[in-house]
Amino acid sequence: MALVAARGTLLRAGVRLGTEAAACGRNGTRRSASHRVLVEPDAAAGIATIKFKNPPVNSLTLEFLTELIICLEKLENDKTFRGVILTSNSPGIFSAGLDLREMCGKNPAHYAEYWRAVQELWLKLYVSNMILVAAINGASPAGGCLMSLSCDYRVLADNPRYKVGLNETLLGIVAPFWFRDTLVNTIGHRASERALQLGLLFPPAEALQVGMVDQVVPEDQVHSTALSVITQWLAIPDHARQLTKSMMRKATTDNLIKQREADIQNFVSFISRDSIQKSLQMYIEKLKQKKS
Ligand SMILES: CC/C=C\C/C=C\C/C=C\C=C\CC(=O)SCCNC(=O)CCNC(=O)[C@H](O)C(C)(C)COP(=O)(O)OP(=O)(O)OC[C@H]1O[C@@H](n2cnc3c(N)ncnc32)[C@H](O)[C@@H]1OP(=O)(O)O
Repeated sequence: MALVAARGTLLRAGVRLGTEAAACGRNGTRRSASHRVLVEPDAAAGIATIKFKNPPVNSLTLEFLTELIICLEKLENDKTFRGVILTSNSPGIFSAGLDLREMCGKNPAHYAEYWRAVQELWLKLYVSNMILVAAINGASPAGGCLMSLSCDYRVLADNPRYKVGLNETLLGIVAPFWFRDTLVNTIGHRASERALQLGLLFPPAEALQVGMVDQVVPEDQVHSTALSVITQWLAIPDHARQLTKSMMRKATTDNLIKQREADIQNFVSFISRDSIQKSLQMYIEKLKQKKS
């Protein structure tokens, strides 16, 4: 059902599925038919590396989200792959989070379609049967941070510019309950309360201290560390690990699933408010001015 909806979006976006689907092939060679999601499969190891390639900042546009969802679904259904590393093809930026332009100046139907895709990506990541490790090789605010929080393990490159956190309040918006739940499940209630209200973006040492990431390593060791973590996790029998993961996380995803339509309606009415649109426009303007 979700895959069908995602494919509908891709087709509307003019993407040819025949070639896109090949992006998640099993061969040891790199396949990159997808525009925005590169997949480097290592079938012998049972691991695939997904690299985000949506310049300039890997923001989660509807097309990028859709390609990621389809890619994850294909890997999930291919029993060759038991582990996935998520990383950026452009070191310096892991992901700038939700694409601000998808949430600005569009119509309610667009906002609803967009939010459904955001929900879908989170659901795919959070209760994936695969072992997911985020190799965070760049800045990762808001939705970018949510993607890494949805993995099983996070390795962050030791660079003071690579901040991670849910900074929604700084944009005048509110992280939805399932962003909050994902954070609370990772760093606990009190730390989340402070981080969410203040929209904190943590540099590596602080991110490690508060538990937003599991390891901070030199930049050139992020991928190799992620690989060695995934290798350790692969030693655990899949069925036991998967059931345990489900036991820990399913209540959180069920909570969204049972109120998914209401959550979409909340988002659409919240984001359509004039005051919120103004805040987002001002934030986009501030990003532009930062450059000049
Ligand atoms: C009651 C509640 C009910 C329901 C819930 C309601 C609402 C919840 C709604 C939404 C939740 C949203 C979560 C999000 O993810 S919001 C997005 C937050 N993201 C950010 O704040 C990141 C902003 N970007 C940056 O901080 C920086 O760009 C950077 C650190 C990622 C990279 O810095 P650089 O200096 O390398 O690059 P820039 O020059 O700043 O940017 C280049 C280029 O990219 C544009 N851009 C940056 N971020 C975004 C983005 N997120 N979306 C779209 N575009 C982005 C930036 O404007 C520049 O564009 P131009 O070249 O000027 O055109």
